[in-house]
Order: sequence, then structure tokens, then C-alpha cells
Amino acid sequence: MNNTSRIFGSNVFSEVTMKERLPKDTFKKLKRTLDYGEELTPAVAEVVANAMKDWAVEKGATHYTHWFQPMTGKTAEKHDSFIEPTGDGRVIMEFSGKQLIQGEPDASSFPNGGLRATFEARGYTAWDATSPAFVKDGTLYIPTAFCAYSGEALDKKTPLLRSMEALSTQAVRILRLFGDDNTQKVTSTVGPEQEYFIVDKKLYQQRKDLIFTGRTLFGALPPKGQELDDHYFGSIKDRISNFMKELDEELWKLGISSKTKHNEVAPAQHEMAPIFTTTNIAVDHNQLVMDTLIKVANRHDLACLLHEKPFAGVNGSGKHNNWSMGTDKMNLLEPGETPHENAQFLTFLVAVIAAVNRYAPLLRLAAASPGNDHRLGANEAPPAIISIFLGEQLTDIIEQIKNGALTSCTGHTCMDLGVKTLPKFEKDVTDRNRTSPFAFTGNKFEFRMLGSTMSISGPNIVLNTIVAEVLSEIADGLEKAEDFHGELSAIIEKLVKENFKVIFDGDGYDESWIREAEKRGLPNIKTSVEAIEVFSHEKNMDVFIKHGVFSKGEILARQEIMFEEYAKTINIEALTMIQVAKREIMPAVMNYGAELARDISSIASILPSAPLDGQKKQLDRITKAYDAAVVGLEALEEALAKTHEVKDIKEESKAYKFEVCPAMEVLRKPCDELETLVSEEAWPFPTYGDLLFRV
Ligand SMILES: NC(=O)CC[C@H](N)C(=O)O
Repeated sequence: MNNTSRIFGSNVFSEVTMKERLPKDTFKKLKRTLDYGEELTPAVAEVVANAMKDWAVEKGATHYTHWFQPMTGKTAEKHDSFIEPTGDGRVIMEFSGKQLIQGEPDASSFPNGGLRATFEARGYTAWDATSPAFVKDGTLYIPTAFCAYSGEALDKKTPLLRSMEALSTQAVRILRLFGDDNTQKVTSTVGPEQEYFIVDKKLYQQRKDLIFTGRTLFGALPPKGQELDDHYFGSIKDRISNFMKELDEELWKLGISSKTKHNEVAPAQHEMAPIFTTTNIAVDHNQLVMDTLIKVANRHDLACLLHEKPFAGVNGSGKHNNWSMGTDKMNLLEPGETPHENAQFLTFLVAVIAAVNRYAPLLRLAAASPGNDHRLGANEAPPAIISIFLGEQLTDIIEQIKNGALTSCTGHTCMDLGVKTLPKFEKDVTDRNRTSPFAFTGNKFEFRMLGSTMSISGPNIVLNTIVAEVLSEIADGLEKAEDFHGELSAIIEKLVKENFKVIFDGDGYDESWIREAEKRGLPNIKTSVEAIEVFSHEKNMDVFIKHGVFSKGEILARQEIMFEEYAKTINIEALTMIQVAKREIMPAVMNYGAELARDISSIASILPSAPLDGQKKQLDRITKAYDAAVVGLEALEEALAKTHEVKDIKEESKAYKFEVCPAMEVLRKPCDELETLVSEEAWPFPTYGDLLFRV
């Protein structure tokens, strides 16, 4: 076995390991829990826990943790050792079924959106057996769901699992109607591409804005940016390559199928992409990817920036969510071979199109974050308008259906869904369209709006739920139908007609698309604060409640958490700006200006007749920009103070967006100008040029 095959998954308590280590009967029972969600008995849990502990201890683990995903979008862990005193001064390593299945962290300090008062500290973590446990840094990690004492979800995993269940239930109904009597489960899958920046750690540490906010709040553009397109797919520097090698190895040990790595468009920007897997596991894996990126970079004296827009003026970072759904035998978004298979494919495809059009604001909400506001529509990422790219061939077919081709023959193609002549699709017939937020790529959809820092849970909760909703509507119609094919044709045609406007194969970055989208009546929700508002719209709440993904209380709590996160993030950014301007930029410029003034007067004392116009002009420019910075600083402080007065969290978030953010931009301008006016030594921290090119 080569080294990669040997290390791949070596730190994962995988199905293969379980099979090797568990008694046959226990493994069979556990497998039923994994495959069909059957309840796990305490007896089975006891045996699994013991085997898991023995395996982990052999891997050097001394602790275990219930690893969960609170609403911070990060992961949380509290480590407990396996030690159990024997009473005679010694210890043994113990781990019970109860400890495996349930934990009770004092979790009062996680965001809960009012679902719990702080004094009600109790939260529960429950083992999610569908995502394998693993060993990392001497600890056994057990993926868990996190909920309140009262049962409400306080995390990003619970609703994701619920949405996967909802999608499965509705998709299986459709498969039954197409004559599949065996499939028990349909699973949604995701392969998230992860973009990131790498900068030198020593330079990073000199920038308070990067340390506190993850992005640069100041910085003049360097002479060179990304205009030569020479970084994209360019030769990878040794230092980065060594980092990437270790990253791959760490990820492979955790069973994460890191597949692709390359330089991205912006200088210092890179990407990794794994092979797709079950959504739940993909979400866990992506959290591990982000964590590992930061840790491995640190070991190489580098710093990884996961922010959506660490640098103004060059590309930001996205996370492209390649989503599909399938049975254990087939991908349901893969065009088939026979007319029957293609009819089924079309049904699922049209369900996705309808779901995306009807619930576009929910998808926009799923990509809402303070960082992503800087990226969406900034000419490197799709605008905030949700549209679908299908590619030439599928668009042609869908267009014909819109024009009634399923019921009457038009043009050269005559389509009859169940029987004969729906054209055979070729795999991967689509061209790529980087400007579309939601692009069909042959057998999956690439949702490109997600920001690089985000948990991919939210977007997939939305996708699973809205597609489940349209599938349920189709199944309702078909289950009642006497003439299956007639009814199927009618439903598909109706859905296509109603939702055709969301299909757009053109350039999503072009100005004219914004006007065209408006004409079509497609929503263009420009900012995150406006997107967060749609969560509580009745239509949106209904779809989550109907499919058991969120209760009304959970939705309102999550909405509040999103507003809070937005407000707090901008507050931190504004405070950081004020601090850096006051304590670093202004003193540095003051010193430089004073030095310049001293120099001018000493020259004047030696050469009284020298005009010194150039020198004075330079000092004047610096003084004026300094003055503008002071005015900007005062205005920002004032906007911030006013915003702190606002009591309602929604209004407060809006004040951050529409009052504080513009004031930050105003302050930035003269400060960036000052950077270009003073000497390199005088400037108090590394510049864009240093950060982007000195790795
Ligand atoms: N080459 C690319 O795909 C660029 C993607 C871009 N960085 C984004 O933010 O989505």
C-alpha cells in the first residue's frame, strides 16, 4: 500500500474499522441505525463506546470530546479525559455508552437568539452516528448535534439532518411513482470548493485589522494586483507547496478526500476542493478543512485568511457548493440513458428549478454574512440576484417544454416523456458559467454565492428543504393521477412555465443583467441585513415548518442571531478602525509631517532664498489628508455612538450597514492616501504589496 492509501482515513473510526472491531451482531444493529435511522439501544452503544475508546487510545488519544456546531458558525469542543480512578491511586481508561450518546455541556454562553435565558445553562449534545468519529491531537472527536433542554436546535447540524430527512422522504415518493420499489433513502451530497488567502505570519501579526476582523480595513492598492492573470493556476511557490502538502496529509488522515489544489485569481489566493460526499459529512469536513488550514499555516509561519474579502481591489474568496441528490445506485440529477430515466431526471431537474425560483430570497439569505456583502456583485462573484445557468442543451429542452413541446410537437423535436423521443443527453454537455450563482454542471448544481468563511450547513438546509417542498407538490399531484404520463407532462409544463424566468445563461456580471432581472421580476436583495429580514416572511417560515426543519421559535431565534452577528461584526470592525487610525496611522503621520516640517525649516535656514515649493506642497498634501482623516474619524465615532443607542436588533443592524459602514469608507480614503504620501519606513504596518507578494 502506498503512503497516501495507508494514511487516508487512518484517524477515522470508519465503517470498515467498526466492522473489524465490533461483534458481528453489534455492527449489524449499528448499521441499521446508520442506514435507516433506527434507534440505538443502550446495550449497543455500550459495546460501540468501548471499541471506539480502545481504538482511540491505540491512536494515542487520552481525551474525548462531543464536537458540535453552535450558531457561531464555528465548531465547539470540551475535552474530557478517559481516566477513571480505581480507588488505589491508579486510573484506568473508561468510556461508557452513555458518555458516547449524550453530553451535557454547560452551554449557556453560545448564541441562542432568546431560546434560553443565561441561567438555564443546560444544553445537550447527542451523538450523530451518521458522521464518523475521529482522532485529532490526542482527542477522540465525536460529532454531535446540540440542542436545548426543551429540545429546540441550538446548532447547525440538527436542522441539516432534519432537512436531509425531508428531502429523502419526498424524493422517495417520486421514485416510487417511477416504479422504484426498493430505494429507502435519497441522500443529498455536496462537494464544497474552499478558497483562501495565505500571507506571511510575521506580517499578519503586525496588522490589528487582520487579527481582529480577518480583513484589511486600510490599504492602498499596490502597483501590481491581479491584472496580469498570472497567479491563476500559476506555478505554486515552494513555501506554499510545502504547506499544501502537509494540509493534504492532515486532511487525508481525517478521511477528507482533498482532491484539487491550485493558485486562485488574486495574488496569495488559493483553493482546495474535496470529492463530494453526503451533505452532513461534507459540512463536518468543511469545518475541519477551515480549522486545519489555519493550524497548518501557522506551523509554516504563515497565516490563512478565510474572510470573503480580505483585500479591497482584488478578488475575494467564495465557497462553491456543488450539490446533488441520489440513491445508493444513482445520481438523480444525472441525465439518464432511456426515455424513462430522462423523464425522472427532468422531474427532479424541474423541481430544483421551481424551488430556486420560488424561494430565491431564502437562498440569498443562506449566503448572507457581513463578509459576503463585500464580495457579491463585486465582479468576481455572482450578483445578489439568484438565477440558474442550465447550459445550451438543457435550456433548449426546457424552453421547448415551456412552449408546450410535451403536449404538442414543435420544431424538430417531439417530446413524449414516458415513451420515446426525448433526446438523449450527453454527460457534461454544459459549458461553465462562472458568473451564475446557481449553475448546472452536468450532474449537480454549483451554488457559487457562499462566502469562504461560512458553514455550508445553512445553504444546504435551504436547498434540501425547498426542493423537498416542490417534490412533495409533484408527488401529491401524481399520486392522485389516473394517467401518470399525462399528469406528469402537465405538471412539468406548468412548473417550467411558472419558473422559466429564473433561467439565465448570459453574463451575470454585466450591468444589463441587473435591469433584465428587474424586468423579469427577480428579487435583487443587495445587502445581508435585507436578506436576513426575509427569514421571517410567512411563505419562508411555512416551508421550514411544514417539513419539520425549523419551528417558528427556532426561525425567529436564528434570525435574531444573524442580526446580532452582523451588528457585532461591524462594531468590531469600526472599533478596530478607530483604534488603528488613532493609535497607529495618525501618530505615524504626525511624526512624519513634523519631521518634514523640521527638514524644510532647516533647509530654509541654510538656504534662505530657496523656494521649497515642492517640499511645502508635499507637507500641505499630508496635512490636508490628515485633516480629512480626523474629520472621518470623528464622523465614524459619532455614527457608532448613535448606532449603539438603537435598541431593536434589526434596526441596529441596519444602522450598522447604512450609517457605520459608509462612515468607515469615508475614514479609509484619506488614510489610504496618507499611505502613499509618507515614506515606507514611516508607515506603521505592512502594506497590501507586502501582504500579497511577500510570501
Ligand atoms: N476562479 C474562480 O472561480 C473565482 C471565484 C471567486 N474567487 C469567488 O469569490 O467566487
